[in-house]
Amino acid sequence: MIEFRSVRKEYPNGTVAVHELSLSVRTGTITVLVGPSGCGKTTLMRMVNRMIEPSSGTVLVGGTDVRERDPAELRRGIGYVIQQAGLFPHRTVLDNIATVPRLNGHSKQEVRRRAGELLELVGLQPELGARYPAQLSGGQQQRVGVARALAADPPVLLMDEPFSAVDPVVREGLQDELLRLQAELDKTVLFVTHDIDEAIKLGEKVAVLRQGGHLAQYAEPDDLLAEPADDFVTEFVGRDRGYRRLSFVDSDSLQPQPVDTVELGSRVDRQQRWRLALDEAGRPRGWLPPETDVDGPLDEDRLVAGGSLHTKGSPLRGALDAALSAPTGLGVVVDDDGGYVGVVTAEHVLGLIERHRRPEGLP
Ligand SMILES: Nc1ncnc2c1ncn2[C@@H]1O[C@H](COP(=O)(O)OP(=O)(O)OP(=O)(O)O)[C@@H](O)[C@H]1O
Repeated sequence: MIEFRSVRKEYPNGTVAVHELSLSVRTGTITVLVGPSGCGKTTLMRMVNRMIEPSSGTVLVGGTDVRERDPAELRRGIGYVIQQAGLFPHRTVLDNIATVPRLNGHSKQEVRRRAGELLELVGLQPELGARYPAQLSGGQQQRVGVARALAADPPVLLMDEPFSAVDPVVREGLQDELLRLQAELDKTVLFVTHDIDEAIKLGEKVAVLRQGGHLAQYAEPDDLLAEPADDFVTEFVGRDRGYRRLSFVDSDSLQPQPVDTVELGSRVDRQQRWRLALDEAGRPRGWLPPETDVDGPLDEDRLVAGGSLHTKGSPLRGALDAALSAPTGLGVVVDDDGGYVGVVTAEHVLGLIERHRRPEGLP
């Protein structure tokens, strides 16, 4: 869908921002360009919608050389989201979203209806449509930026550090939202970030660039962590890459074991072992320590907070974390509705990891 063929960009002052780079981005996937500041990510991205022209080489979108396309017409098929959302400050949220469809000649009524749908799609309440950008939080503004880029339903979306101006918690929410949207919309997304964790979370493929616009590695996130191509990539992906790789190992073979449970609100006797307390819906609420005297029905004050919960079937990293963070060393596994399934030990999880890691033929 997007292809860079031997693309090079040298600015008039002699800076080589992109050095003879070839890369193809698969249709319907999120591809991330990641690298340190100044390595040419933005330059590369802007060549797709002709905001920057290459010094040599070719950029193709949908099989056509972008130089053969009229820039304005080309950009109508390419949504563009930037840091700080870049919204028009004197237009309401709805009018911001409606800008491109209006330019494309749709009726005012139709465009407003569509803008309302898009607000909902990006997780914003309809009331926010009447506000001005300054009356929204940073995260809400970013969502509006995404809605605006999606308004003309472009097959391609360029996102240049769209989430870097918001705090880490909001940022994670926006990333999850993008993944959810992408599962629904199947756009071809080219996403720029300098944050390797963001790249690994979002990208089906990740292109690591280094200074001078060189492509250091282009791989799926799991491969990037498992086999960094050189010292630069190793350094860039960071020290705990082995641990982070667990995000890609599924936990289907994990076999949770039963543990003693007690129900909140019920009468419990004194015992010498830890028990897991569940609410009436069967969801874990914490651990009841050994030798606890409970007078009357069991309430939450008696419990020690549990560790993180591992949802059955999600990556093994969560199972290990659940075991390591639990006061009992037993990681609690829940189903999709949060209901208790069983417990796992770190040892059990590590055993599975070991099996996954070991190359064929080794004892
Ligand atoms: N208009 C310009 N004229 C001259 N040099 C430029 C111009 N735009 C960018 N550069 C230089 O080109 C190189 C690549 O810049 P670019 O913005 O593409 O990098 P980046 O990886 O997106 O960086 P950042 O993460 O800091 O945004 C940098 O050295 C930058 O200073």
